[in-house]
Amino acid sequence: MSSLEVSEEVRQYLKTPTFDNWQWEDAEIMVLLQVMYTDLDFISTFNIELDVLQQFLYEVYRRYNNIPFHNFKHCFCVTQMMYGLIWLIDLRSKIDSIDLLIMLTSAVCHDLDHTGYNNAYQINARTELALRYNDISPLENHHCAVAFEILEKSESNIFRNLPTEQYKRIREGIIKCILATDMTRHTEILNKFKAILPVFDFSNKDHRDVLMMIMIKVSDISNEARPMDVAEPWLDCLLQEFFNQSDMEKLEGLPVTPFMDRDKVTKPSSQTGFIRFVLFPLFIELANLFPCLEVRTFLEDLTKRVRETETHRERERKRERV
Ligand SMILES: Nc1nc2c(ncn2[C@@H]2O[C@@H]3COP(=O)(O)O[C@H]3[C@H]2O)c(=O)[nH]1
Ligand SMILES: [Zn+2]
Repeated sequence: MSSLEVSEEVRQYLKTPTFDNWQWEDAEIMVLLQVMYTDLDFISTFNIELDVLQQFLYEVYRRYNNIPFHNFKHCFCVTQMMYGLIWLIDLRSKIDSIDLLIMLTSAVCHDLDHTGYNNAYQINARTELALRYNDISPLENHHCAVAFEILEKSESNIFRNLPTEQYKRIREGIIKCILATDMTRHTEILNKFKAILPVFDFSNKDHRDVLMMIMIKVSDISNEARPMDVAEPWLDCLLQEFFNQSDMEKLEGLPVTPFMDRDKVTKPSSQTGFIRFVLFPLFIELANLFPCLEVRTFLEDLTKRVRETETHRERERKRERV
């Protein structure tokens, strides 16, 4: 399939947050990513050659690992949610294309070469990454460095036709966005966003920077905001990766991360707190800036999802008591 063969119907569907990733092979996903760059007019605006974009996407594909959750399909889902949100909130009318290019490319690159073991593991196990980055967001620093390794090669550098000043701005933006996906910075970033919300100004760079960080964070953890049949398999993938890590931690005598422990975690217990206290508050604040998110499915569906998981959790508790 080439991007020219993607029908108008699929192009429109790709712009919606209900898109089902499970229906597409990796080769097709690469084409869909290409469609996103085309339909946001990046190809013409930034003079990106098609073969360079294809090479870039292929290098990205190669550098995602075959692991249960943080794989190429996750990269696609995060990018597709970012793309869907951009259309839903009509961000094209509010900020420059260069910021949109930063946001989409950050999403594409945000988990490059993820090993399936989180920062806590990296630090406790004193891995090469923890040593290299002095325990400071080892994974996110690595994802970002791999992204710029790919962009260093002229044949996969989608920014190669841009003036140095623009390249610098894009590099600064991508680094900010990818480093913002470290969940240990969640409260810091959310509080920053809450503080500027009452006076939010799209022409203020600092404000836009925080918005871009919030958008990549929302996209990164948005599986549960998708239709149930899309979200469910993702939870299985996530728990599989979590359990692999906690098994390894037990084997190596390292501290076991409680929310990853197969002896302690169940699907409902894992989701209730996460949706209510992490995902929902993030969406609420974004909807404060873009009220269309409230009426358009997201918050309603999420509220339903919280209730469902809490009912499951309650049943589980009752069973535990008897
Ligand atoms: N419990 C739970 N955690 C999630 C879900 N989606 C994302 N996360 C967590 O949010 C984190 C975001 O950053 P990471 O990719 O490091 O790891 C991710 C998971 O730990 C989800 O649906 N449920
Ligand atoms: Zn991610």
